[in-house]
Amino acid sequence: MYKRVLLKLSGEVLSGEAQKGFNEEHVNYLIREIKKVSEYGVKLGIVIGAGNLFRGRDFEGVRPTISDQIGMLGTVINALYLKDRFENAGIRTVVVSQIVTLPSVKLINYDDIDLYFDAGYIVIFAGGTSNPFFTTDTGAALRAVEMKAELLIKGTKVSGIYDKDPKIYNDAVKYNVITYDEAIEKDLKIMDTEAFSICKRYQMKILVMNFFEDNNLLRAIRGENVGTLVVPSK
Ligand SMILES: Nc1ncnc2c1ncn2[C@@H]1O[C@H](COP(=O)(O)OP(=O)(O)OP(=O)(O)O)[C@@H](O)[C@H]1O
Ligand SMILES: O=c1ccn([C@@H]2O[C@H](COP(=O)(O)O)[C@@H](O)[C@H]2O)c(=O)[nH]1
Repeated sequence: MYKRVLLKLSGEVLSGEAQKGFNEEHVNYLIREIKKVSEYGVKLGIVIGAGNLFRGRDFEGVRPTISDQIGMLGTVINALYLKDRFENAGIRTVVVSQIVTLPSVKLINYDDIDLYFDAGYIVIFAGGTSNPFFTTDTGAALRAVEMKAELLIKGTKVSGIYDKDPKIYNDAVKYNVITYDEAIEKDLKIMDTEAFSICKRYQMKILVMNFFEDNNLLRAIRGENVGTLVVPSK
């Protein structure tokens, strides 16, 4: 069983696929899945995207430097929303970020991360990388390395990494295991090249799996065979 995990969730986990906002059924499902793993004492960091609110590329005619900042703020909105929902469900949660000063958001301080984990908190890292021109996948890779995670799980709407986008191609074939080099060379767009590169440099294992399948998160953390694992070599 993995004891220290960074979970990256697409914003659409909160809204449902191709939807916007917060969907009660999806949020309750997310809470149930997180509760299952928090009960095992897993030290869990979460990076949440903002596809349910704003993606930088959604704003036509707005400079990327500005629209990306709007996108990053969306991740803070999601993080605060989750903090409240988690805490109502009895899951102790702290939100950390470098992009905003707000009463319920703490500044990221590496020395404090272990204190939060030891006190039984889930840590939500909000604000992506803190820089425009990136995505929360890259933010997740950085935070996974920073929190010394054993595994970065990307919880998404597809069952793993395929040889091409399975939402577009019916004949896409899924990998069980793939190396960072293969993922980068084949330009498999499930994650940014930047995210794969950071994970490669620090040998951070990645697991891509369908978050919408019951118990998948728990199974992934138990080391069971779900999704696609990205490793240094096969
Ligand atoms: N080779 C591939 N294997 C699997 N999925 C792929 C591949 N290429 C592209 N995809 C697509 O990557 C997408 C991954 O979505 P992801 O969970 O990262 O959502 P996002 O849009 O980045 O997040 P957010 O909703 O927070 O903005 C899926 O929609 C999937 O169809
Ligand atoms: O490091 C980052 C992370 C995110 N952004 C902007 O936020 C949105 C939402 O993130 P998703 O990963 O797409 O869910 C993204 O589209 C960017 O516009 C950023 O600028 N820098």
